[in-house]
Amino acid sequence: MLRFSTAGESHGESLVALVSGMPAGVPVEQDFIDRELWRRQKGYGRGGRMRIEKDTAHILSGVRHGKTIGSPIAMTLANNDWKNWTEILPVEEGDPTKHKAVASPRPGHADLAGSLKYDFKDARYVLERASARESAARVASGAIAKLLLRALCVGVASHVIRVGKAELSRPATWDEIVALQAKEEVMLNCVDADSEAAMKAEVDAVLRTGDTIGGVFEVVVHGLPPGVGTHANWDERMDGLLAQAVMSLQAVKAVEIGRGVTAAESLGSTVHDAIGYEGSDEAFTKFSREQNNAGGIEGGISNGEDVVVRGYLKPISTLRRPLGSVSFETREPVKAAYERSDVCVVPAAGVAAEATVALTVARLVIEKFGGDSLRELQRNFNGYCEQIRAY
Ligand SMILES: Cc1cc2nc3c(=O)[nH]c(=O)nc-3n(C[C@H](O)[C@H](O)[C@H](O)COP(=O)(O)O)c2cc1C
Ligand SMILES: C=C(O[C@@H]1CC(C(=O)O)=C[C@@H](OP(=O)(O)O)[C@H]1O)C(=O)O
Repeated sequence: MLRFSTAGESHGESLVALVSGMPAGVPVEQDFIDRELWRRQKGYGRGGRMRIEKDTAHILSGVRHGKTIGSPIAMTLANNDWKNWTEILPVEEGDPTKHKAVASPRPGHADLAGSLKYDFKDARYVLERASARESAARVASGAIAKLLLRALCVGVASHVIRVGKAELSRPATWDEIVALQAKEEVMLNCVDADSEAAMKAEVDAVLRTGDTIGGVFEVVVHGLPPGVGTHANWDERMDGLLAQAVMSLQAVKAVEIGRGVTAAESLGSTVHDAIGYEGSDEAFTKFSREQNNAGGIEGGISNGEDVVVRGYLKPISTLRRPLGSVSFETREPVKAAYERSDVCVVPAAGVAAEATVALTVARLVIEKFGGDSLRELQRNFNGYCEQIRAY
């Protein structure tokens, strides 16, 4: 089974990523992993920390001569900011006068719930691990999953569809989404110049007032044949697994598959995707759909259309003009803690969600098609594609 886990604190020495269950023979490109990491650092509205970090994955195991060898892949990602925190977060017992306590919990962050749970008298060690710094390790892991999927001609990409009140224009086709991602400018997840301007205006407005905003990103998986995932058991359904993969990202508070949200208020005759038999020669089967409101999944099983998953982000909880809170020490009312913060992270969250979606889809692909090497997996995958074409 493909599994991944991460370790590391936001201002600790390094993040760690561990990916196991990856077949041997998958080409691993350092440049590709690092470009994914770079994409996650971008997007209008990020704070000062992103000017300190320049993420790169240091591969320690599981890859030789540019290919996976079937053993667990371990990677580290250094935190450049670590050196600035050695007195505040000492490795050994440090000078308590230099430890900067997070003395009043931030509403919306993990500070209060985590401090109560772990019996800390300040929130420093809670935020260290709750921080979305962790998502960099997911992106490094997800890059390897993307490389496996790429070898099967399955692509994963994202774009931003809402920032605050600004609804952004969306690319209509897979090729347009890919073209958007290839752009190397700062706002690499937005659609066109108009959308970029609308998004920046939203971010600038909250920057001025010391507030923050959330938004919605959409992840699309292209080229997945029908039949991945299953209705047979609740915990093997692709929609359920994708929901967890996206919801587990920091600040994501709702997940939608296809037109899931508006479907609830619509008629069945307008929601369900009528079936035809006019598929092109390049399609997996001749069965075709006029629309894709299901977001590529029916009964927990991929149906051959693009898989479309949206993540809804709440606004960032650290506010330059903080909300009311309570001092851990005195229990008196005070303002919530503020050091520095992002104000909008929707593009970055989209990139992180691409990674967790890629890991989920790669896991289900490996489960369905099996194989200890990429060659074996590709043979099984191609054999199945021939089978459903001849169905
Ligand atoms: C890429 C990214 C960057 C984030 N940056 C910040 C930040 O600078 N400040 C902040 O308060 N929260 C930030 N968050 C959100 C917090 O990590 C998150 O709200 C917190 O861990 C509590 O978890 P929850 O919102 O999922 O309940 C960020 C989230 C993401 C995805
Ligand atoms: C470090 C990253 O995001 C961080 C996520 C985060 C949080 O509370 O989630 C808080 C901020 O960190 P700091 O307190 O050091 O400014 C963000 O910069 C990153 O995305 O790599």
